[in-house]
Amino acid sequence: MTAIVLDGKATAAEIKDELRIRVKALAERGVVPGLGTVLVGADPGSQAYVNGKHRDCAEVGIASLRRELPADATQDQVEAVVAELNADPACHGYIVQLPLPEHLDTQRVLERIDPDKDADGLHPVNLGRLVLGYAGPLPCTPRGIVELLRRYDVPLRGAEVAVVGRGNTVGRPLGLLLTRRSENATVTLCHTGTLDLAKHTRTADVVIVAAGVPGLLTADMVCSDAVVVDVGITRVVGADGKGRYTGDVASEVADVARAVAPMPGGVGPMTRAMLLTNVVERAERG
Ligand SMILES: Nc1nc(=O)c2c([nH]1)NC[C@@H]1CN(c3ccc(C(=O)N[C@@H](CCC(=O)O)C(=O)O)cc3)C=[N+]21
Repeated sequence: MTAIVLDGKATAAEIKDELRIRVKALAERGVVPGLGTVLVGADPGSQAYVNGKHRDCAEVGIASLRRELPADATQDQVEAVVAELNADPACHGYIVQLPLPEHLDTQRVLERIDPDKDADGLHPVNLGRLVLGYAGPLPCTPRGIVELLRRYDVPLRGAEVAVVGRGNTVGRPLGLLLTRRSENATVTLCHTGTLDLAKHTRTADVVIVAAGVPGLLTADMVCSDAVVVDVGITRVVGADGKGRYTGDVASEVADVARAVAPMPGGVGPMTRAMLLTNVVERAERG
């Protein structure tokens, strides 16, 4: 492995140090930022993510508002919790942990979140603001990726960026973020229907893979000065029968590329740091 590691864990720790100072300044004005989480059901993965978010909050001095509902909660019950958090002045932002159980209408729940309390930055109003270039909370994973590249001085201005994946949480909003005038990258948005994926990734200065296909990006698909960001998380069962998470980037890519943001330890911690950032920014606006 010869590639430089874009260390998301260390960078997120740096961002949390900066946030701690901003939270202290808010406290002097009598403001304690509050992050809410809504968890429906007891999926162990979702529970672990939500626990992680509350741990992050505690580290930075953000208050946690935790709402948990049983797996068989009705649409009305979930929407009532959303209405409660919308009305609670102690809650500056919150997320509804996804996926929701099958019987619930996810879109209806998410559309009921107050867009100004949308810590995920994924409400239709906020995705619309992103399209139009208006201010608003930014989606955490795309923002975390741009922030990681910025802090490692990876040039984006005029650079060719291949984004692989067009999902609503990563690929599509990431394309919008990178093509803002402030970033000014040239983006090719590839996906599972792209006929010759390697043609696009091989000529890119930066390759960001968020397709959810383990090992999709192989060493022959990148050039030697490429910066590669792995955003995939797929649960796989290993030969030992144990479950683990794997990314979209094959490990040999690190022998070819100039730099790699690995999974784990890359984008995941940055996503969490951006969630905290969205909440602190909202609290600072008052
Ligand atoms: N409303 C909503 N918002 C989300 O942001 C959201 C969601 N629902 N549902 C699930 C996905 C997944 N997600 C992750 C965030 C951080 C790591 C992360 O920090 N991962 C560590 C590894 C952690 C470990 O190994 O346990 C890493 O990559 O280094 C992973 C996954 C947020 N999600």
